[in-house]
Amino acid sequence: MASSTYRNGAVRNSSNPKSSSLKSRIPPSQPFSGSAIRRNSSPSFGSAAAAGDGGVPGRVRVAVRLRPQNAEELVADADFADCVELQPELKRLKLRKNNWDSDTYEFDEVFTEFASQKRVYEVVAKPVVESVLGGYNGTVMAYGQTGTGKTFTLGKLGEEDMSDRGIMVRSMEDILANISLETDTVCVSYLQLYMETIQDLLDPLNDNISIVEDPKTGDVSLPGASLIEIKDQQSFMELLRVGEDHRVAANTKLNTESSRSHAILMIHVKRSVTEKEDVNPSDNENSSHFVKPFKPLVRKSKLVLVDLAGSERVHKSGSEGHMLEEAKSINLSLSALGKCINALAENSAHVPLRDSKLTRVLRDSFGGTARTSLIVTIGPSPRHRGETTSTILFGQRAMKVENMLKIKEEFDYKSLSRRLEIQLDKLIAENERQQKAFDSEIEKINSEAQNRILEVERNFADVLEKERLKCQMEYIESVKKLEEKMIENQGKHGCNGYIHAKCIGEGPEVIISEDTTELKKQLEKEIHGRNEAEEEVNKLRSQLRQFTEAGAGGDAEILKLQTVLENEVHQKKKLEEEIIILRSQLLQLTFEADQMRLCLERGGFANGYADLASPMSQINHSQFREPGNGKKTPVASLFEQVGLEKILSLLESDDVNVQIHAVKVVANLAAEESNQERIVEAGGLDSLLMLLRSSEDETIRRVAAGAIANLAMNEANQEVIMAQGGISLLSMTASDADDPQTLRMIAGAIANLCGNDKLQLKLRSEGGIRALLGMVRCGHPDVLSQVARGVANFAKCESRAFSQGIRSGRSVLIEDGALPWIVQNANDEAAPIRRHIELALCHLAQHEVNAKDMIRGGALWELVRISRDCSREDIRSLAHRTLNAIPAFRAELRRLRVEF
Ligand SMILES: Nc1ncnc2c1ncn2[C@@H]1O[C@H](COP(=O)(O)OP(=O)(O)OP(=O)(O)O)[C@@H](O)[C@H]1O
Repeated sequence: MASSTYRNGAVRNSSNPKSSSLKSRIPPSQPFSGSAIRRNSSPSFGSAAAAGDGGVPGRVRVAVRLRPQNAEELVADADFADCVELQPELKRLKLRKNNWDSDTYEFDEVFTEFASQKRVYEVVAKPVVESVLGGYNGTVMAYGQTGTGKTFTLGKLGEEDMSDRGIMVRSMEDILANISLETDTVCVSYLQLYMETIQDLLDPLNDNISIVEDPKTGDVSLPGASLIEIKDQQSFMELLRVGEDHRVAANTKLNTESSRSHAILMIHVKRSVTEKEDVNPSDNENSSHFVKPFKPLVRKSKLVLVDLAGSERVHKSGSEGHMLEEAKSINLSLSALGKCINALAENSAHVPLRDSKLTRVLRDSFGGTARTSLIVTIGPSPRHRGETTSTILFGQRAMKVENMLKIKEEFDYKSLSRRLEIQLDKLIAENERQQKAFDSEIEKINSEAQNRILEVERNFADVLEKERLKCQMEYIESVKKLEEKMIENQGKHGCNGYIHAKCIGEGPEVIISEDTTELKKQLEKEIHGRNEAEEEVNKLRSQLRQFTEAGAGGDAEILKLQTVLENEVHQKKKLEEEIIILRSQLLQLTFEADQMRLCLERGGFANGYADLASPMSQINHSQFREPGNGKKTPVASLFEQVGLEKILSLLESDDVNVQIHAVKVVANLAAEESNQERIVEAGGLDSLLMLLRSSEDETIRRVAAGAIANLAMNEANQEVIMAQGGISLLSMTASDADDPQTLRMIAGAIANLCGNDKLQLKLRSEGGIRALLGMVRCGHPDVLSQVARGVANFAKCESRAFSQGIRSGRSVLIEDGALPWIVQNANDEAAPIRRHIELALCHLAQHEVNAKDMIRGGALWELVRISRDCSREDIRSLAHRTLNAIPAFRAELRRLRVEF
């Protein structure tokens, strides 16, 4: 039997050209296998495909599958030849009309009764699954008469025999194998369309699910249906089982388990795609490392697997009553589907999509944007030739339907936000990790710094303690030695007292200079020790700075270190004070040694610093400045080594011992003419006056007065002393003091002031003269000597003022009652007293105005004596001249018949 074949259509039997007819003309088919989809050029953001523009043409692919004869057919049809003959290699199917006539149809694929489930899946469904994974919608649908194997082909679970697994099971297997569950999702809805009602097979109570169509894109969705996310095949199988249990089935004449509903499995696949942007390398360098350049896209696609209800004729199914209604409803929906396919196949302007819910749900699958495969199932029995023919014609028409495949791609905001969240989480975690590491590093540095500080504190305390003990020991040692030497010298040379020493012979000078050398050595040692302590303090300071800069220590540590430093500074100060004390002792000893040396040279006696207050002192201060051997005096060395300010500052020390030593040093310094003004300028006078005013220590007051007396040797200083209330203070002290040496110093100071012409009136008005004269109550020759000196100085200045006509009237001394004491002591056996008084009398006598009082007070006789007996020639002649010059004296001497 020859026949001519038309590709993609029916083939006319050549033996009977009349009966042959052109059954269909469809565009050239593409094989089922292999990718039939040419991807558009990469869709851009806001995909044109999603907006309904563009797309890839794709015809509906149709395969036919022949079910093997079942048991009943084996018996019933045993004598009849099958109504179909398959030519799978030609993808053709011959449908016998009778014994001599047949129609031949060509399909995209023809499966014999021996075709395996695997092959059917791979040829019919796999390409659709692949395009769903690529972002396109896809539909696989089974159409055919009841009992021809639609459910077997699509929904068989294959639990007993894995090879029986149908398209639904295998599709999910492929999908799960090709997606990433981290970035992609798969969700499933399982529904049945029964009697124009959509029921959720996963939630049967939900049986009135509405269909929503997007007017723009034509996309169909069933938002009321359960949407279950699938993570693994097992849970999917469970869902299929649940759905199968709920599917309406009935025992019909043709199939004991006939599905009475259209089953629709919707698999929604959402895949994240990263579209890399063209990155400018220079931009890349600057771009933040937090967000890499990418365009997050999400592809949403849907695989619809439809197991249609059987398409048999109502009477054949043997339906009655409710089942009849069922059959009618099934036929209604299937005929509506057929009409739509016809309209689409003929490119009709109107496609009656809205005639049934089935066509509304499947509107996307035929003539829409999905890739669609249809498998038509047929049985071999000649008894159902009519249904088989109808099924084959349905398939042939479906082959003419052209779809326009469109990718469903959207900008993935969710994915972007998820990515950013993940990135943020990572950054936060990284930040926390770094913070932890930083904190532990800080903690480590802190504890190291703490340990170091403790160590340094310990070391420094040790050094200080050692240094202090060393100084103490050396000091005690040196004092002991000196005392021993002094006692030894006193014993050798018969010297008495602490200060007074009368030494004869050679020897002492040698001993003293040895002592001095030793003391100097000690002093150098002290200085060295102090320098080392200072270096240590500086080292500590720089360490502290380093720790502070490195942020190593917290505030508490810094405070602690500061306290340590303050303590150290305090210790250092104390050490320095001790050094100054040692120096002052050395100075005193040197001074005393010098005096002793002078004494030895002159065979006289020496006084300590106190003598410096008196300009009449026998000590020549220039000897201190120039020892004669070219070396500097101890005083000069002290100045250079310690500094005047430092010495003066010790006058205000809280420690009385320090004050005592300091005031002695200042008194000695003040004995030198060159220092006197400097001391006052540096504020030394203020401190001395303060000590004199407020110190409760007699030694301090006495030495301070001595120092003031020394300073008062300088004319400029005399005015400053007066301006600072020094006269009143000295006067007050004079009236309160009992100690002869203190009185001696004060008398010396006032005596110095008495020698200043400008201070005459002030001295008197501020009680200076009265205080001076009051001190005679003490009776100590040293005090009397200073009083006499003051009186002589005052009388001399007064006499000058009278001569210059600046003053007139009686002498203040006479007015203040000094004359009796002057007359009484004019012939004192102590030479210094006698000489000062003799001078004072001469000055007073030079003015007529005083003569009367002097004659009355007995001063005339003293003058006569002086003019005759005074050992000093200059005073003797002065007295003589004065007696001759003053008429009152001459007259009185004449009256008394005294020969003169
Ligand atoms: N290719 C096949 N190989 C072996 N057995 C098959 C095949 N196709 C169908 N059968 C068997 O035929 C019977 C009917 O098949 P199935 O229920 O799948 O038909 P159907 O088209 O879904 O019927 P209905 O429309 O009534 O639901 C089942 O027992 C099934 O196992």
